[in-house]
Amino acid sequence: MSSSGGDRGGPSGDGHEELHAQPLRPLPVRFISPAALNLSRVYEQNRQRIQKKDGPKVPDPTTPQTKGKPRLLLMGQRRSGKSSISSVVFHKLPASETLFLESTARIQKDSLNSFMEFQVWDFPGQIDIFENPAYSFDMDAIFGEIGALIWVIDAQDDYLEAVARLNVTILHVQRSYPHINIEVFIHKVDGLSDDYKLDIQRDVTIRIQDELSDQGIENAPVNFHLTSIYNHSIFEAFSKVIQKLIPRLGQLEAMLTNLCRTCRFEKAYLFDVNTKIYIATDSTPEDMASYEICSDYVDVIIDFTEVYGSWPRSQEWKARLEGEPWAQPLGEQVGCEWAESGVVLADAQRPIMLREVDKFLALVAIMKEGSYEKMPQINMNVDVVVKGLIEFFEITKPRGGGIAGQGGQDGGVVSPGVPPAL
Ligand SMILES: Nc1nc2c(ncn2[C@@H]2O[C@H](COP(=O)(O)OP(=O)(O)OP(=O)(O)O)[C@@H](O)[C@H]2O)c(=O)[nH]1
Repeated sequence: MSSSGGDRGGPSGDGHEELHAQPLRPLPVRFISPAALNLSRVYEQNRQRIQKKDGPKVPDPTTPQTKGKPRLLLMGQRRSGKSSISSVVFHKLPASETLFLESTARIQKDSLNSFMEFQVWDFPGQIDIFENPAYSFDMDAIFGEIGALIWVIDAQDDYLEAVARLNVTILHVQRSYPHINIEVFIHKVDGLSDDYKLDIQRDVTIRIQDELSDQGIENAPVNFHLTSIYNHSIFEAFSKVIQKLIPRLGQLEAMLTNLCRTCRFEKAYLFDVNTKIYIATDSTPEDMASYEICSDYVDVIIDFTEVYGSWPRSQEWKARLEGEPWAQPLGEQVGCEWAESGVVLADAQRPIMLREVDKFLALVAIMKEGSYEKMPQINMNVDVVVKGLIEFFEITKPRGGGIAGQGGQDGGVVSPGVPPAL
């Protein structure tokens, strides 16, 4: 959809008056939609507020020094499962094949080009960067970029040493880089009873918090996740980690919550299709079963697309689809020209809807029973939200480098002016 430059209803009338008072000049005018203007202003205010509160340590995400690639560091003891996690989540390696992975000898750096660019660094378990004098590491090069440190603890092994090393690491990181989120993956919990898992989590949490308060550190950003590569928990945990790197996540969530309300969806997720990480969901309580269904569905669609290719159709085939009995142009037969898919779950009678947002993102929602009859309205609402999402990422795209994700707007009202270029 293209926008017309004449519709310029800015938030105040000032712009209009000035514009009319000026003699006409043949300057090139770049149309910025009111929503885009608003978002840029909100983003700038927010950035200034954070900077005032936290002082110079908070980097301006639009300046080139962050290079637009937040970094996730995977650290932990040898054989705790770091390379397996990275291979399963980011390279689609089947979990059972991680048995054959060799021990990592040097830092593995992976650059991932997804809805936002980020890097994953896999540290060899045998190297302790804080305690091993044989190696000298440039700490700024490792921890300088905003991101998350993921510490992997093998829950099936004796974890006391791992917790001790984690404590040393947190103390170092907290002193020099207090904004880095520390995410503790209590890993390999497959095969452990629910009670035992929670016992381990409680024990690890207490050991870390005690040590931190002994050292006078309160409210450190340390979070705990129970994970395994043999189920969806590792994707769920990574989703939470990545979501913290999206500064205006609340706006995305608001869009999805509005969509669920207007379309009576049970749950909606915005998925990164390559990794099956969800980068936002609506505000209803977490539901692992819904996430699993939607994530499996994304898998099916991706596999299907990989086997059968995507949209270009031959003229002949197109003519057949547009002929009798439908007798309608293809564009009018489908809700979205890029990609869409729907399925009804036979047991629960709940349709699932998938709509491509761009080549990285897909909107997946679980609808309520009977929603299938209201598909035209649902499609319209989904269209609006998809355009809003595209606009969100368009506006928040790093300018000259920086972390994407600033901006935001209400899910219901989205201004036009976003070319569906993706
Ligand atoms: N049961 C179970 N085993 C796992 C899980 N994740 C990884 N493993 C196994 O743990 C072993 C070690 O995994 P790696 O990924 O090589 O461990 P690492 O931390 O990268 O080890 P280093 O490279 O030596 O630092 C492999 O045999 C994996 O199959 C899990 O979630 N559950």
